[in-house]
Amino acid sequence: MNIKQILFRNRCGAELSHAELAYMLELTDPAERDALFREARRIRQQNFGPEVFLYGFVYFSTYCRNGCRFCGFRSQNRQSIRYRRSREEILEAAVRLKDSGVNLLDLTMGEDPYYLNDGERGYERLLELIRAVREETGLPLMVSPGIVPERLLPYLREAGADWYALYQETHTPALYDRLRLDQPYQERWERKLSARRYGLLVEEGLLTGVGDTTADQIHSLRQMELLGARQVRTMTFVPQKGTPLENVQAGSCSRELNLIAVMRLLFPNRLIPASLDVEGLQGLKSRLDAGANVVTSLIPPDAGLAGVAQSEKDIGDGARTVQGIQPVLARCGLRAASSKQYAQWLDVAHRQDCRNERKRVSV
Ligand SMILES: C[S@@+](CC[C@H](N)C(=O)[O-])C[C@H]1O[C@@H](n2cnc3c(N)ncnc32)[C@H](O)[C@@H]1O
Ligand SMILES: C[C@H](CCN)[C@@H](N)C(=O)O
Ligand code: SF4
Repeated sequence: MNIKQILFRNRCGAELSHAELAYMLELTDPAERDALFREARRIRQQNFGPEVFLYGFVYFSTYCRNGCRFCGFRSQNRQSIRYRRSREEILEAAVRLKDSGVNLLDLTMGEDPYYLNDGERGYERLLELIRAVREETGLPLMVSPGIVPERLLPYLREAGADWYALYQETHTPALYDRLRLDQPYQERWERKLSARRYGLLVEEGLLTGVGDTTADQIHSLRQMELLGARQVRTMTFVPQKGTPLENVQAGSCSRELNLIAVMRLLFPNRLIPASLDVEGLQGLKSRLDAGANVVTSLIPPDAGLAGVAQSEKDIGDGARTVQGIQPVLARCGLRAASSKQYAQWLDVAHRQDCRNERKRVSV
């Protein structure tokens, strides 16, 4: 087996075997990896041209009721940057991001009871915030609120959300249970299937470098296919102070890059992020060169907003901004998509998902 043969078979439309996927994920030889990344870029070009989409990131509350072992914002951590931004602060950051040229805003929170407390006002605080951001900016929205009750999903859509992001991290239940403590695997998985039924596009994600094997990753890629996620991502685990995994040796990001490229081969027309939240600006080129077509985790400086895996890196000096990434895009031969281009992509995706759902229901 060699990379040329595998890429050739993939181009001919053959279904790649477990052994072939494993071969690509485990590649370390620079020339072979180069061939893989080149093919991933070719496929990206064929499907998206030179345009990449830009996502602004608004982590508006870092309070969380959960205790994920990998996450710096787990409830037990007293060393994390803990805040809940006001409505005005959130809207101001959203408008700044819009003015800077992002195509979408990702409204993210820890599972903050302030927003997820199903009291008298139900989930009105969360819904009102989504409506306000939508109204103020007119931008497409992704929401990443963690697990919400199924009956809230149609209201998220109605309030203006296009996307529901909820990452399984791994599709190996035993490993999942060690990472996302006290959060039933099946519930998380089914919430994404339901979200699709209510007209939300779904983003699925893998965390790598947390004890996941090649076989786990291949299983995940197959599950991602089943889910019909329109955006698929992977991020390398970054050890966080004050957490049970704080002393785990930070791994290299080379497996993440191989995964991005293999995702591009398997999912030619899905969106695949290059996150600034793992290695900051310095890691952007390698992720785009591996076939990613969305830049995520763009954060306005001085807005008092954190990243997740890299809560501070490159934020204060404006490197994680549309302006800050321009030189990298240029070096990669890429350019930022216009809002019109993103809206068109979104419109097609919504229609296709809607048709697929109808088919699913009728069989
Ligand atoms: C912080 S959560 C925000 C949304 C919501 N609280 C949830 O968990 O779904 C978003 C994602 O960040 C990623 N993440 C969290 N901690 C990380 C770390 N230490 N290294 C890399 N990625 C991390 C995980 O993939 C997680 O699903
Ligand atoms: C992990 C975050 C996304 C949550 N939907 C964000 N820091 C990112 O990298 O895009
Ligand atoms: S990953 Fe999300 S749910 Fe888990 S502790 Fe972090 S913020 Fe909370």
